[in-house]
Amino acid sequence: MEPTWREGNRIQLLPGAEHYVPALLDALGEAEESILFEQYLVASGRFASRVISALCDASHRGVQVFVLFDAYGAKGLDKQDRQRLEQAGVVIREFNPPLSFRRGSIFSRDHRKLLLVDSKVAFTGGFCIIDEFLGEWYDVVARIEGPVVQDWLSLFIGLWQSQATKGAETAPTFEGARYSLEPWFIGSFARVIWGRGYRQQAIRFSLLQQIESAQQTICLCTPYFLPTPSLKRKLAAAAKRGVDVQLLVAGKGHDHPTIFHAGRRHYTFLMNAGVKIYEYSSRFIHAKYAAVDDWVTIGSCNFDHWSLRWNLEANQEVQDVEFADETRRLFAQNIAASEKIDPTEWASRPHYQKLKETMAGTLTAYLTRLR
Ligand SMILES: O=P(O)(O)OC[C@H](O)CO
Repeated sequence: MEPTWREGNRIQLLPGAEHYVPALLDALGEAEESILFEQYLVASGRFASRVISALCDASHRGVQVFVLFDAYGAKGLDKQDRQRLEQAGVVIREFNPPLSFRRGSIFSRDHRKLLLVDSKVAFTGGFCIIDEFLGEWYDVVARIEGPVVQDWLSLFIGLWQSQATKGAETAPTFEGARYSLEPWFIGSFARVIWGRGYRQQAIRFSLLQQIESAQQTICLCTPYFLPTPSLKRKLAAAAKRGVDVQLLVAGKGHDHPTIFHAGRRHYTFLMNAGVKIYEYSSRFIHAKYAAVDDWVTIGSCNFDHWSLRWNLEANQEVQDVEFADETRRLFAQNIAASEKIDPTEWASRPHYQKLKETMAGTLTAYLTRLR
């Protein structure tokens, strides 16, 4: 399967728990035939309980429910919750569980976040199923309808059937495209794009290509800013040729302070080239999206070394003037809740802060080179 652009999709941004959680629970509650749910980080708690109840209810009313968890990411899901799912008839598989380490690195994780309902609607973005995502952290999801949903379906089924996943032997009884690949709406041009460590770097290459050919604006939001050298160089080059380049990263409440400080090492280089940098300051931002002129990408990929080296990632790309404008409006709202890094003040930051950046940078550089 190759990433393929498809016409006639309807894509809607769902920013924050207040928009995403009701949409998620409504979709699960309205499912009639099938639910396919793929998730990296899941832990027992209030959010997981609500999702598990909705999955169990769906299964009880005859909906086929297939859940694919990353074995490491879902280790916080307790036995009772797993039993609840299994007893309700939910079929569970896990990606790269401990005893299959020989098949690949223990660092190889299924980082994708995907929900498919009745093969008609898909959701992807940064949301995971832990309580922080009920509002303490901020994230964004895309709700997708149209022929491109069939590619999400194929992506899920491909991984479900692969040897990298273990668990229940039952498989979805449908394969790939169930509905027309012709346009469903007068709507967006879109494609699903995915990555798997170094083996498949399509998400990164696509982003780099867009940055390289950008004419007017680049808005990039990522919580974990550990850019590859090529991403950093291309952002700087775009700013130098007059493109308005804005970078939004997590600031307040960062869940990985080492990554926060390591990411800050790149600010001087980027700001010298003219890149505007914002740190989200109202709470922790976990969203992963970018708008470059009329092109948008949103999904699981952090655009960082970690995603590039080890993870399975999947994003929705959209080529649409109106959707790109909507995404930029969201970006503008997000930077309104952020602190802009002032280049002059940044240059005179305290030495201990620079030391933290150097130490964190050295550690993350070591970790990102592990194989
Ligand atoms: O790997 P991500 O981007 O889904 O983020 C997960 C959380 O940061 C775990 O602390």
